[in-house]
Amino acid sequence: MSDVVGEARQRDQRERPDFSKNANMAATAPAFLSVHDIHSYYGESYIVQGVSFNVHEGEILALLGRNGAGKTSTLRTLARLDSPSLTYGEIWLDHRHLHTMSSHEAAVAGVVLVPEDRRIIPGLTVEENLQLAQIAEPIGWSIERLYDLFPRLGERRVQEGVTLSGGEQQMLSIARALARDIKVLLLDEPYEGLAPVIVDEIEKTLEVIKQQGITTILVEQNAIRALELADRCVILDTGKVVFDGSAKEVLDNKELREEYLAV
Ligand SMILES: Nc1ncnc2c1ncn2[C@@H]1O[C@H](COP(=O)(O)OP(=O)(O)OP(=O)(O)O)[C@@H](O)[C@H]1O
Repeated sequence: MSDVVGEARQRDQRERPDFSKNANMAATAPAFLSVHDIHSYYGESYIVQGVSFNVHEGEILALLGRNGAGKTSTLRTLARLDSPSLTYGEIWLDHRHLHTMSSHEAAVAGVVLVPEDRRIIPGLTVEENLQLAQIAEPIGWSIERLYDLFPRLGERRVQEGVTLSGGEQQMLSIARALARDIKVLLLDEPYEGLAPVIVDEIEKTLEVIKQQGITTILVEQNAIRALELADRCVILDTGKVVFDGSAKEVLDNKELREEYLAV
């Protein structure tokens, strides 16, 4: 396996595009979440091939790239899910080794993934979904505070979670994550299939979450909306970082956007 990693790293050095030069600088800066040279694979294929970036406390990082660039795989690696397997590299969360943790330990340490399919639990009301999330300690926001953040959920507290609209289910998924004491929120395509007005509401809540010092890594196909919200942006291409810099820089760089984001 180490030969495969070695070859992947050599390829990395040969093929790394110019836009990635900022990534090397970022890797040495002190940060809250520090991802260094991670390699993860499914079966025989390395999908995440030497990804490094840093995120600071309370920052919103847009993790962007074309279809199949490795965004979801990177989020899953950060959440310490078994698949893809992390074989090389380090992930530090506030001076702790995240790369040696299980997904359960990572969640207890405060790194929680809200997956694209939202995973609302059938047969449970909105409130029961939130109560269930609070069984897993350490407990985060109170349920009343979550209803303040998402008034639509408060109005539907006795409704079965799976009967909510797509946007409301997305809000419930985010609320469930906050019901735990989280430090890093990993969001996989939260705007998928939602009306712009609902995306507006979710963005407002992400601003409130940011003000509480929670770090968000946002994977999103709607690159422009993600960039308008984010402080910083990392762009992946074939499992490698090709840009690491400010979100504004990407909004201002049409050539970069067209090449790697097709917008
Ligand atoms: N469970 C799996 N087994 C094997 N290959 C996988 C698995 N999941 C993803 N892949 C492959 O890994 C590559 C990266 O997938 P990933 O979902 O991380 O990309 P992405 O950037 O999130 O793409 P998208 O924007 O389309 O969701 C793709 O080529 C995909 O086919």
